Amino acid sequence: MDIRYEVNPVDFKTYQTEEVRNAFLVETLFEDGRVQFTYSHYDRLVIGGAVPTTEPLELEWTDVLKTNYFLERRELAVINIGGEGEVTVDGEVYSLVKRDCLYIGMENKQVQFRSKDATSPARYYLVSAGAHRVYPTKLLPISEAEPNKLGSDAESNSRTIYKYIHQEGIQSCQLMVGMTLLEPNNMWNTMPAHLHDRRMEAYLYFDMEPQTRVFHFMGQPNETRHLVLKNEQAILSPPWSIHSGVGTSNYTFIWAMAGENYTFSDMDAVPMEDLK
Ligand SMILES: O=C(O)C(=O)C[C@H](O)C(=O)CO
Ligand SMILES: [Zn+2]
Repeated sequence: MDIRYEVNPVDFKTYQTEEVRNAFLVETLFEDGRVQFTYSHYDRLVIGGAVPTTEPLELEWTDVLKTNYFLERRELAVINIGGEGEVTVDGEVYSLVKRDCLYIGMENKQVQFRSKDATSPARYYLVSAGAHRVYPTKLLPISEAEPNKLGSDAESNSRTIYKYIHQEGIQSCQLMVGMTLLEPNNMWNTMPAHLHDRRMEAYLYFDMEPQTRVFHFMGQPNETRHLVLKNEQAILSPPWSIHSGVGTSNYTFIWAMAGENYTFSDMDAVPMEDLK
């Protein structure tokens, strides 16, 4: 059971590398034939991974959540970052290719994950937050998602953002989820950096070669620290922290937020002069 408690920014200033990694880095989410989760006490966000091979996998974690079923008081985003697969939600079957996103609303009792081909299994990234009402379960195939181009080659941050779950997209209680793809030869994400003290955020970095690394920066703007991440590792970003990264090559990441408001554009830009 991987539970991560909150850290306050004053204590964070004294953290050594291992303490930073233990508190904020999620090293293993995707293993063949398993569903696994990390529970963050920041806004009670749960992130997880499911990699079904020959057998389907079930969404279950009642021993930790102490509810009758996972989605009794929660909502869930499922993004496939692997081979083609199917997700069954209370008998309804949804097909997901790589980068498709499925939102599953509160009160769905049975969720099953399958791969079409066990030799190239689906890899489902799971993000769940507390919910207070039912929103409809909805699939957004990547082919129908709207790309937003950001950044420039001169700043090494040419990238495309797809928003899946947000105010003008799939509706949810708290979850806001999207994906950002860096163009080849572009390595920086979310620089200039920002804060949103109203919401925490989780980043899953993927589509990286085995030797590629991302240096992820976190902390209050005047007290930053870095973590070094490999492919398919995630970071939990507290509301008081910047969340920005630079890779040794380009990469893709899924960002997911939960918290006070539901406004993607609610970001406080951090002036470059303030970064230390
Ligand atoms: O590339 C980016 O910049 C991002 O994707 C930023 C995230 O969307 C984010 O931090 C939203 O708050
Ligand atoms: Zn952010």
